[in-house]
Amino acid sequence: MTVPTASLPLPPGPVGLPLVGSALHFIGPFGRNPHAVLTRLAGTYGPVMSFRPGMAGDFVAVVLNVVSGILFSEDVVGMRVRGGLPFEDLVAAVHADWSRPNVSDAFPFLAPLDLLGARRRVSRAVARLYEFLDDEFIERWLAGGENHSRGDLLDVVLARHAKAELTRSEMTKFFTDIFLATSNTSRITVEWAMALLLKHQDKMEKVQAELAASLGSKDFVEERDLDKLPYLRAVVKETLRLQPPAPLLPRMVVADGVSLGGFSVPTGTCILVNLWAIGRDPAVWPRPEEFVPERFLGDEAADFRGMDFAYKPFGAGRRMCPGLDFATRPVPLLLASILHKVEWRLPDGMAPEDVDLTDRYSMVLELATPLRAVPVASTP
Ligand code: HEM
Repeated sequence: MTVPTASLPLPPGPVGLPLVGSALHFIGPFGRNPHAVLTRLAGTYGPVMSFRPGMAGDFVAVVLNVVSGILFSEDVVGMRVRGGLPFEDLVAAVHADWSRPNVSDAFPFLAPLDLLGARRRVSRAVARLYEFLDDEFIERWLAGGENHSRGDLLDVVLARHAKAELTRSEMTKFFTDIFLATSNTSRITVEWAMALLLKHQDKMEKVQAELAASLGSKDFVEERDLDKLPYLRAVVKETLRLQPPAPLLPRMVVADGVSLGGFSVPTGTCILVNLWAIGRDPAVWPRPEEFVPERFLGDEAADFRGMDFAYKPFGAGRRMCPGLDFATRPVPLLLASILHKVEWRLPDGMAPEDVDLTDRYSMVLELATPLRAVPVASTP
């Protein structure tokens, strides 16, 4: 909203110290969970608050194959990039370097110096990924001169290239972005869903009963089966409410005269929208801390699309996740595939209540304790 803001106060917030600003709130045990620190501070300062950061403003492989199946109708896992590294290790290396804490997180003015070399390492790894996709898929199909028609995304992109609507470099960048944006978000959503289901065995039984009733003796789940699995899709939605992979959405204020909740927000401010807190707001969600997929059943239930601002795990507005349609198919498909005809047990001696649902802020919101579960083929 743009209105005259000269008379409005700035939002309240914790007092910032010179140089470090409010960074002290984000170090120590809370530093690993900025979404939770922000939620706690909002309890003191209200829903619109300010703080000064420093001086300036083993599902991965499956996910990668599901994605490469949609993109290229081929599996990428096990393929080697230049230098002999397996493809999946290269993607993991990019994510690991990206999410490693960096001194410039607390002191952004040091970012251009790249003191820990993280930016250089990430750039090199992304360049290798780009090179691999270009050689392995784009070059192969362009040089082969064959007609690629397998009903995948590569078909669509090559057709647009043939009409000079996309350059070769744009095609490769597009596929590089998709691998980087998909692998972690989709993988962690499935991991959280499994952790929540293993902790809430009654919900696990409901999902498996739905799979058995809808798919019967069919061995593999297909995308078209998803329409018959409303409870499973509700499990994914409830998982994204409780544990949105990207819990904090940044927005820069680039014009004067912006106000929010009755406070003036100066140009240059970075606004963080806390999706994690919104998804657990007791004013909107009954029993907000509980895992209740049933709340997403029925016509009136919240959805990713539309104007329901209480439920936005894919963000909103112009910067909203462009992969929404892409993500909302593979994630339930992957979850259904690992649950159908497979019974999952906790390791020996572990009870459902022992499943640790503590989260840890990284590039995506990770489980603080990695999930361990044992698959057992269920008896027909
Ligand atoms: C469960 C899966 C996913 C979730 C929860 C998710 C969530 C998000 C969120 C919250 C944002 C920031 C939106 C905003 O600032 O308003 C985002 C951005 C983005 N997502 Fe996703 N995403 C998922 C999967 C994907 C997939 C599969 C793709 C690609 C096919 C993708 C591509 C992107 C891209 C390119 C951006 C940056 C958009 C921009 O900055 O303009 N995402 N995603």
